[in-house]
Amino acid sequence: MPADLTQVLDVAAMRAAEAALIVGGTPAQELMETAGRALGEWARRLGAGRPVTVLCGPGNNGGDGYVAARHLSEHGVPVTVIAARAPTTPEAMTARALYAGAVQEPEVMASGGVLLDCLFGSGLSRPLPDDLFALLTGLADRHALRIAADLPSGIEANSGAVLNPGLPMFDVTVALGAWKHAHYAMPAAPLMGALRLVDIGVQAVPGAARILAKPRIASPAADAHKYRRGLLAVLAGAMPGAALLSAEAAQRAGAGYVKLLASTRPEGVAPSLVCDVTDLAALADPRVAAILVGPGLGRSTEAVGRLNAALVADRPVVIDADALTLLKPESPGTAPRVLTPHQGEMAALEAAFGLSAIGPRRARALALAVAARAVVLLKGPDSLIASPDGYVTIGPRASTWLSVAGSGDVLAGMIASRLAVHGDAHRAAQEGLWLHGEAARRCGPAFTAGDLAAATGYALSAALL
Ligand SMILES: NC(=O)C1=CN([C@@H]2O[C@H](COP(=O)(O)OP(=O)(O)OC[C@H]3O[C@@H](n4cnc5c(N)ncnc54)[C@H](OP(=O)(O)O)[C@@H]3O)[C@@H](O)[C@H]2O)[C@H](O)CC1
Ligand SMILES: [K+]
Repeated sequence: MPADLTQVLDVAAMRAAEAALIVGGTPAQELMETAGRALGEWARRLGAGRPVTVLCGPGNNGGDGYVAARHLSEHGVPVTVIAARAPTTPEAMTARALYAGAVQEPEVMASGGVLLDCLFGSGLSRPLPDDLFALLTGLADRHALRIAADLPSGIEANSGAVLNPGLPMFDVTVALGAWKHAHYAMPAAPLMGALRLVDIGVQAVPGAARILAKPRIASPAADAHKYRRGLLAVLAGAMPGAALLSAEAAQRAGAGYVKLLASTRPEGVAPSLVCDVTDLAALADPRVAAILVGPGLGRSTEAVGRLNAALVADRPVVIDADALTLLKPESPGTAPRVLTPHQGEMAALEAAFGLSAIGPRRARALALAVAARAVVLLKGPDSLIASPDGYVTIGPRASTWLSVAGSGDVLAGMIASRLAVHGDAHRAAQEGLWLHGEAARRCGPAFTAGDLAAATGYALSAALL
């Protein structure tokens, strides 16, 4: 069976998957050979022949390092191996024994081209002791290119916690066998540099989280018309500007018809955007395929009324921004729904639904998804999507320029547009999150939310079948 290279595993699942390979007939040593040689090849190519310093720890991460060092030596690359601690696992001991070159004691302070950090990987269980922290940072300061084996040492694999403040930034992290949550979770993610993954044959683990993949979006059918492509109703609120941003993005994300529901037409609305001043009465139109409520809604009693009107209409709905702070367990409606909280709105929802705010973000998002019978897109530099049936999708790192006012309004519009097209809340959240990242990538630096909304169509074009 081909390996699954989109899954994100916690340490226990990774170990179980490796054990399954071993039980299936692949010796642990062979796994280490496969991983270590691929690691060595990455170091050779990225280093372009420059000398490589391999820092080896006591576990199998270190074992990978000895294999990588042997691979580099075999290819004529100058290698210095530093054993920070003696190997303690059978595979690492064997790997060290097979490495014919000299192994330096940690007192040696090498410098030069490439540092390959094989100190610790997914087995790190506590902060680095001072001597190892000093060794790692000292070597990092002395090498032009820093490559982390599996994970930068000092990172907790499951949570992405940085166990030692002041860890070095890496240029490349070569994940071994499968992605770990730390590769995409804050605060570790920014330390990783470019991410690469080595296939050692790890099979799909049922229920594992997955990296968000580029969606496959179909163009409208030949007999399409605006209602068949999906009418989206965007509820304006106290501050219509946010809903206008959402509507602008939604008009370019696939929906056939986007209406702004407001009692009066806001100033400066583009002619292409219909504003239905019958307002909430328009929700009764059976042709409404999806609703977006929240951007600019406000938190007044009227806002609660508008939210409930949207929920009573019982259409697929995206609940965003202020509406998330008004949503209660007793709120009406059973239609498919997507919640798009940032961290603060998440805390408000957890309080409203009686959930704990403790634990990994993916566990919290899953708990809310079940409690609120909704797909939850928990936003942040490490956005993730949780579905009520237990699936977690990890958003790949996106442009840090998305930290701009209105970015969430645009995302909500993209998701709502996709929801209007097909009515699938989980798929709409995934498609919207991908479009948001792709639109930002296409905008380059320092874009406004208006630029981002305007780039939605170009992002969509990258996902078309
Ligand atoms: N078949 C396989 O398992 C493969 C594994 N791969 C590589 O292996 C690592 C995971 O290896 P593992 O040995 O589980 O973990 P580490 O190498 O990260 O190190 C664990 C050892 O380090 C000790 N430790 C943990 N924290 C500290 C600390 N703060 N200070 C000192 N020592 C520490 C730990 O001992 P303890 O019992 O004291 O916790 C272990 O001895 C994985 O990342 C991959 O690189 C292959 O890639 C694929 C096959
Ligand atoms: K490492």
